[in-house]
Amino acid sequence: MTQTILGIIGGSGIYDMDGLQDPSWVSVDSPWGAPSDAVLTGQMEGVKMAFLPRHGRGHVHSPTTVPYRANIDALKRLGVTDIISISACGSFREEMAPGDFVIVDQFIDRTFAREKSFFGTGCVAHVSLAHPTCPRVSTACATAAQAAGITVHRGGTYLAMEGPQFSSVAESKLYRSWGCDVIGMTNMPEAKLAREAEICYASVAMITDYDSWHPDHGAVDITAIIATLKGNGSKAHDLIARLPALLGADRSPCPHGCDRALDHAIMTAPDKRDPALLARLDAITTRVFAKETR
Ligand SMILES: CSC[C@H]1O[C@H](OP(=O)(O)O)[C@H](O)[C@@H]1O
Ligand SMILES: Nc1ncnc2[nH]cnc12
Repeated sequence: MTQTILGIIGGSGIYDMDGLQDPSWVSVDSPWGAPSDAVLTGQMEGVKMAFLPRHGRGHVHSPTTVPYRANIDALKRLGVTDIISISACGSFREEMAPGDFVIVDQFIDRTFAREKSFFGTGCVAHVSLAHPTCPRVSTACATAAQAAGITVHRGGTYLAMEGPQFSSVAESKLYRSWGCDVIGMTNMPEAKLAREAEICYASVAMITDYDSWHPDHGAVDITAIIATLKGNGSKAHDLIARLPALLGADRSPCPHGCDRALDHAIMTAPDKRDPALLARLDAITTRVFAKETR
């Protein structure tokens, strides 16, 4: 049994977290560069929490320049066991309306200008991403959303686009034809890196608009998005406040294996591994390498 530490990654419009006991902004050094911001640590109902604003306070980082590897590595160094990612998104479905939340369970990654792995030359690893989100943490998010009176859709495919511009009408219609439900710019490579770091990951997408496909809603309008985000922000805080009671302070191994994702994933022979890369991977690979040497 280990101790739960809930990591909350706040997206657009969510730069702070209320309701923490003993709140403290802590700077975390990472060999992957500077994280988006310091991390707000504290406790809620006896559960340790670590909140990181994805774009930094003041919204400094664009979706392309968010330091995804440094962010996940920093949360790993703080001992985070479960990440709840909160994001704004557009909707491809009439019935998924602005103000609704979607508990995302699949992704299509169309980003192309980001580092997507901790691994590479000198230490190659291939983790499974068939089920990129953790059902246990996703269920807790859905339960918390319902209890908070939020209209929540359980399951949905998130198209991750590079941005920062929004989609054209043709792109929006194409993604709809692929069966995507929502669109955003940040959950990839975040979810991939969380899996490599053996941290359970759940994605709560807050719908702010109908993207560009909807004949009655015209183009995506950032002013309207910000207005919807203001309403969504308090709903998101209400959802987060219910998670400690649902997930608990004591944590058993993940029934879906998220916390053992690196078992059998590392391909590079021990004598061929690059010591410089291994040094950067110290937080990510502590568990799996301890097992290898036993
Ligand atoms: C404010 S609209 C576009 C912006 O909002 C989303 O950010 P996040 O996922 O961090 O909530 C979207 O991905 C874009 O970065
Ligand atoms: N329509 C949209 N496309 C991409 N990211 C978004 N974030 C919020 N709305 C979005």
